[in-house]
Amino acid sequence: MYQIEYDGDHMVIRCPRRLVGDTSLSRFLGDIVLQSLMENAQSAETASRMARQKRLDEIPKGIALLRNPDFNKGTAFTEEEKDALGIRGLVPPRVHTIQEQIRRVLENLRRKPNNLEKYIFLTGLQDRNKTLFYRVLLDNIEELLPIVYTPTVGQACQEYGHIFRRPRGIYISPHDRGRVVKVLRNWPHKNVRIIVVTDGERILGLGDLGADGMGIPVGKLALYTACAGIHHSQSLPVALDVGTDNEALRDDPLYIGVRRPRLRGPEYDALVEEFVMAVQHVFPGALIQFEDFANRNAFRLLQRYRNRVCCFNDDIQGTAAVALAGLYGALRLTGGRLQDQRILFMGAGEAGLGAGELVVSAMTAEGLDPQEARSRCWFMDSKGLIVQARDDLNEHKRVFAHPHPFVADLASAVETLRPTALIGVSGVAGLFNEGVLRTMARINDRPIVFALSNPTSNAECTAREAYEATDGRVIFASGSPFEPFTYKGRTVRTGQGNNIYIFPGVGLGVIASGARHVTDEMFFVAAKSLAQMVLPEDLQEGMIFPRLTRIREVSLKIAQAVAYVAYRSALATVDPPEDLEAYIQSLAYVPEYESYV
Ligand SMILES: O=C([O-])CC(=O)C(=O)O
Ligand SMILES: [Mg+2]
Repeated sequence: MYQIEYDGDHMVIRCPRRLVGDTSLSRFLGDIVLQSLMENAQSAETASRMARQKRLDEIPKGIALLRNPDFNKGTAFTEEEKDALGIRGLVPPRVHTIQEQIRRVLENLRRKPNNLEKYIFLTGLQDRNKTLFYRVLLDNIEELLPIVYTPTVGQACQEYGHIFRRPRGIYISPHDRGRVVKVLRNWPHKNVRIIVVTDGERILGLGDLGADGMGIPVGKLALYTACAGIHHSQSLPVALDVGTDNEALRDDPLYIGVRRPRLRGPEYDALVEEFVMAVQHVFPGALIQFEDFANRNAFRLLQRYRNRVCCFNDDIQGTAAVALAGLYGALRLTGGRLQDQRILFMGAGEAGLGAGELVVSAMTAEGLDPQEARSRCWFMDSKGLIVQARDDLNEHKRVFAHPHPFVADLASAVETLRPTALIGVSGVAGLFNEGVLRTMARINDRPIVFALSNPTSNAECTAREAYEATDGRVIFASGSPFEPFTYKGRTVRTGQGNNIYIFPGVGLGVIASGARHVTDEMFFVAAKSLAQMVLPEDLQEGMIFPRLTRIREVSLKIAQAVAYVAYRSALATVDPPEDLEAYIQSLAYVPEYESYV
């Protein structure tokens, strides 16, 4: 229909007379011209000028610009921009730098009386000006992570309907059966590369929060952008609202979800299937991160989809990688070998069993026989020690059932098994009581104790409790952060063993390589990379994870390792770049204002 001739100076477009002046085709034509220029232009400069012009054409003008959080700069528009974009007079005369704006944000934020108010304030900022939101988050990650993420995000989910302002992400409910593709197409951004989806049944350790669980995908994706530089337009939070069995929530007049008991069985599976397939259709190849599903669905869905589409389960695989990295970090302190550890997991759900499997792979990679490796990992669930004699075990637990007399309580289990590491993934606060911790300290020079359950209110013990009961000899990490505290006259900071260290980098590596699937090996290399990044001076202080201020560096390193696995395993769909590190670095979005003129 079109003919394009280009001699390096002039371009001639030939098209049928009837199309001349057809404005609906102008954008399409613009793309063709641009592509043709890219292909033919001796002058790459012309092409880049046109690409930029095209981008500038997309910027809304006037008041619409100020109301669009993707483009808004608040008080930071330059004089030139004010004229060019029709906003002169609509913003105050003074032009602020982003640094000055950050100062205003922090001043406001720190005035808020509690963390939930801070969360609401930051959400408002995200609704107004994304560049500023991500800049503030990235530059103040240690201060702000506990607000946008665990523990405050947990409280925000518990009160989601009550603090609701603007909708975010996509909600899919049973009413949408048969039209999920259509629903996904309503999303304004077309280049989605990462989707975090929850059905809200196990939000952190807080249980069934139904559609109010949306806060989790929203929070995780904010971290993808802050911590790995994945552009916010490439991410999509999804809540599969299949109802809730939380009656109090259903009765809450401000609840935002469908007021019905949870969909189960084949109908539930069919909705998930339709969603997963719709993603392949609307956002082909996008990575799906399953988040905070209950055990009964988490393992099944992972099994069903892991070899069919590009997906992973963060609670099974992400948390596993961070637990393994924590063990490697601890062993850098004690000098021991992984294969010589005896690990007792308190809790046999997604996080525990996922970590157990990954630890077994890691021990096997060190040369141990898989059966031997399994025998080093012990599990307790709410009924007691997982042993062969029990007849109430599912297949995931059964592989860790060892021939041993049954033990009902944790204190006796620690006494009998004499673990070198105790890992809390139970979701139950206080299980690591003083007696348990003292026993760990009696049988180990440097007991390894991880209280990984989230949020803070669900942690198996606090950092201070772990230090006090072990004469400060413990190597400790927790899923949610603890404030630094003073112990025997020195300030103690402890590490946060949270999948925040893992999923952003894994996601970036998968996107960079265009990996078709996400493999366990990717989590294994992620764990190893993470552990290697802990600085000796941090280790000496007892911090077995890198400082969060280095999270971008950490995520890029993990992304590189993950992409490398994708290339080596023939899973990549993007041509291998000459310099993988530089290529991945070049993908990372940096929250800075772009000039609009
Ligand atoms: O969100 C977090 O802090 C870690 C996590 O995945 C969970 O606890 O479910
Ligand atoms: Mg989770």
